[in-house]
Amino acid sequence: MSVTVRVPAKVNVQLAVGAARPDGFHDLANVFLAVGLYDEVTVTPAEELRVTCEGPDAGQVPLDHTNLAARAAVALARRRGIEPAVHIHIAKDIPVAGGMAGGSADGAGALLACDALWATGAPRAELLAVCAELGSDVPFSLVGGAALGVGRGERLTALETGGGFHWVFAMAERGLSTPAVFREFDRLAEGRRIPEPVASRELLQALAAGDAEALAAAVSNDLQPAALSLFPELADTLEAGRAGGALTALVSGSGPTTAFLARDAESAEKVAQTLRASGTCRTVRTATGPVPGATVLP
Ligand SMILES: C[C@](O)(CO)[C@H](O)COP(=O)(O)OP(=O)(O)OC[C@H]1O[C@@H](n2ccc(N)nc2=O)[C@H](O)[C@@H]1O
Ligand SMILES: Nc1ncnc2c1ncn2[C@@H]1O[C@H](COP(=O)(O)OP(=O)(O)OP(=O)(O)O)[C@@H](O)[C@H]1O
Repeated sequence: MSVTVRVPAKVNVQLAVGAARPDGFHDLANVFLAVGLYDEVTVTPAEELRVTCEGPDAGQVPLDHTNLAARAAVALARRRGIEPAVHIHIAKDIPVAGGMAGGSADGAGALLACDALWATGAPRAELLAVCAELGSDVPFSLVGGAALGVGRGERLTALETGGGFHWVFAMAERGLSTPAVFREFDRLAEGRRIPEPVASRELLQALAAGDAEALAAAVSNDLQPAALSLFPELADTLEAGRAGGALTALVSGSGPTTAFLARDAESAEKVAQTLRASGTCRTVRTATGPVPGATVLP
C-alpha cells in the first residue's frame, strides 16, 4: 500500500524582510501564493528509510537523511513512537534551489503522506508544528492557497483571493542558496536602519479583488537586490519578460527563479514565448495560482 501527495510550489508576491534577529533568522511579512507547479511524494512501507527522486533536477537532490522529506518522516515518526520505515519517492517538477520552496514542498508532502499511511490521527495543529520545525516555508507548503506569514514566515494567516492569477516562471541555469541570499541582504543593509516588515494593504486588497493589474503594481521582494547582486544576469531575464508584456517581473523569494504576472492566459503564453526566445534562462513554465496546498491523491 502506498500514499501519494501532490504539493505545489510557491511564489512570494510580497517579501518584506526585517533586520537579522539574534537567532540569525529575519522577521518577515511574507505573502505567499501557491502556484500550479507540483512535486509528488509517494511513501511505501519498506525495510528502512530510503529516498529516491526522479525529474530533470533529480541529480541535485540529496537522497540521505538531510532530505527534507526524510526529515519530515523521521520527525513525525519520533513524535508518534513509530519506526520511519518507508520508501519515499519524489517526482520532482519544482526547480531545486530555485526560490519556489521545492524542498519545503517535499517536506510537507512526506509529512502528510506518512501521516495518512500510518493513520496517526495527528491534529492539523501538530502537523503544522512539525512543518515549522522543518523550515520557514514548510507550513505554507502544507496549507497552500494564499497566506501571510510572519515571524520567520511560519506563522500563517490565510488570505482571501478574488480569483486566479496567471504566472510565468523562468528557471535559471544555476541555483541560489537561501542562507547566502539572506547574508547578502545583511551585507547590503549594513549601516542602514531596517524598518519592521509589514504587509502592504494595497497588495492584500489586490489579492482579495483578484485584480492582476493592482497586484502587479503592489508586488515587492526585499531579497531581490541581494539575489541580483549574487546573480546579476537575472536582470536580463526580468527585462526579457517585461518586454514580452508581463504586468510585472520579480525574483521569486530568494531566487533565482524569476516570476512574471500576466493579464490572462493568452498574455502569459506570449511572455513565455518571449522568454524562451531570449536565451536568458534554462526553462520557462506557465502556472496559475492560488491552488490548494499538499493533497493526498486518491
Ligand atoms: C526566502 C523564503 O523562501 C521566502 O518564502 C523563505 O524565507 C526561506 O524559507 P526556507 O527555505 O524554508 O528557510 P529555512 O530552511 O527556514 O532557513 C534557511 C536559512 O535561511 C535564512 N532565513 C530563513 C527564513 C527567515 N525568515 N530568515 C532567514 O534568515 C537563515 O539563514 C536560515 O538558516
Ligand atoms: N527534497 C528536497 N528537494 C530539493 N532540495 C532539497 C530537498 N531536501 C533537501 N534539499 C536541499 O535544500 C537545498 C535547497 O533546495 P530547495 O529546492 O528547497 O530550495 P528553494 O526552493 O530555493 O527553497 P526556498 O524557496 O524554500 O528558500 C538544496 O540545494 C538541497 O541541498
